[in-house]
Amino acid sequence: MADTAGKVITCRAAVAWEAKKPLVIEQVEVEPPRAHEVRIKIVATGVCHTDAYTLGGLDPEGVFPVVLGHEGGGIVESVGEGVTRVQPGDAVIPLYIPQCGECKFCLSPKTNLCQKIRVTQGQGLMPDGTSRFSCRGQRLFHFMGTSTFSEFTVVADVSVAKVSPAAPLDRVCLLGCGVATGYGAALNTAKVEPGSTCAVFGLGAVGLAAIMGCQAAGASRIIGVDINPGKFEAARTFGATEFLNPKDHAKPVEQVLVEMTDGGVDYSFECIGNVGIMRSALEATHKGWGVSVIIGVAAAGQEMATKPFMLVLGRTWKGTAFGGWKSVESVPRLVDDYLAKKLKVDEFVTHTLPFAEINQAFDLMHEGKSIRTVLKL
Ligand SMILES: NC(=O)C1=CN([C@@H]2O[C@H](COP(=O)(O)OP(=O)(O)OC[C@H]3O[C@@H](n4cnc5c(N)ncnc54)[C@H](OP(=O)(O)O)[C@@H]3O)[C@@H](O)[C@H]2O)C=CC1
Ligand SMILES: N[C@@H](CCC(=O)N[C@@H](CSC=O)C(=O)NCC(=O)O)C(=O)O
Ligand SMILES: [Zn+2]
Ligand SMILES: [Zn+2]
Repeated sequence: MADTAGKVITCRAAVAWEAKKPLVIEQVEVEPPRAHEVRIKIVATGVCHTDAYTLGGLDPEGVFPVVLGHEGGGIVESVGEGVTRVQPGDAVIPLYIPQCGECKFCLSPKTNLCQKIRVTQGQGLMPDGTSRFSCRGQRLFHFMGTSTFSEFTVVADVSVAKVSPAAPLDRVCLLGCGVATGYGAALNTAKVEPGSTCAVFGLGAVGLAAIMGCQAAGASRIIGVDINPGKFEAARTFGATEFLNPKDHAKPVEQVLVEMTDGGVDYSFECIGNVGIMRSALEATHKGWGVSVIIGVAAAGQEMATKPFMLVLGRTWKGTAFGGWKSVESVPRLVDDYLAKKLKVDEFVTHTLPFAEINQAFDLMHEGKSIRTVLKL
């Protein structure tokens, strides 16, 4: 039992005091976990585009001041009453989509979207409607039920996956979001078939992981699409066979893809969060059977459009959150697959920085210079 159990911990966290402002490293107080809660010492965290999206004021659920971060790995410090899933000392990955195992979503094989704590999570609060974070007397909101931009965080017990103690947390933290999401989008949501032709729009961590999933599924052509040609070399290492920079063509990108593939791709993936590209990705798929999967998160108020006939003629438009993985049971398996070298993760980490340099991680992302930056706490 840690000697901090049952006590308030004072530690560093990166606080987003308001939208569109840099994060500030502050001393914060983290309360002990209450019933069915787990306090975690965060060891490492990735920075995902969704953190930038919410910090940028684009998230309809965004509330401030908040402790962002949802791609972390850590060690359980203490647990609240009634917690049976994990114990102090366990290596864990916090989960922004929990798996309670009891709600109708968990009981359905058709979805991974456990709704047990969704309402309070969206309000930036723990399931009992309160926060465990404060700073200089002011309450801080939680984010996505995880808040990994803090040396210690508190999450619901349904929101942790216990993973192999052999796993390097500064790598497998990426299985808490980006890598798992893209990989699962290809395998679970699209269910890419051997010999398929695929197009992946947006070659950040999510898009590269989608490419990795398409390759694992046996796709024969995987076309990486990005306006930043600096991403193409990385895409090749994950399995892309061809590249397309929309800026190199006078025609719309969907038309270029239709011509390249004798009528369109079998599967496409939007990994940007741009509603115009969502349309292009759908319209680049083949009449009769094309499937387009939306992964990118578009800004509040944005809407998509296409001609209804695109769907009448046999195309399917789908979306995915966390790659369709039922989180508690799947994340430990993904970690084991990584340890068995069946799944790439190290290759996504282009930068590793000390926690105090967190704003640089956001800059690298916005400048298109990083795939993933991992922060060590
Ligand atoms: N559904 C889910 O469960 C999840 C969704 N997401 C969402 O997925 C998206 C991708 O996340 P992530 O990989 O972290 O993001 P990144 O910012 O790392 O990657 C996005 C990539 O898209 C490129 N891009 C931007 N605009 C265009 C365009 N018009 N055409 C082609 N390429 C373009 C960017 O280029 P450049 O380098 O120039 O910026 C970059 O390479 C985000 O919207 C994120 O919020 C993330 C995780 C889970
Ligand atoms: N408003 C959400 C956060 C933004 C969001 O849309 N999250 C995606 C996953 S993006 C990960 O990087 C999502 O699908 N979440 C599941 C959900 O039920 O919203 C929030 O505050 O959680
Ligand atoms: Zn994410
Ligand atoms: Zn559930």
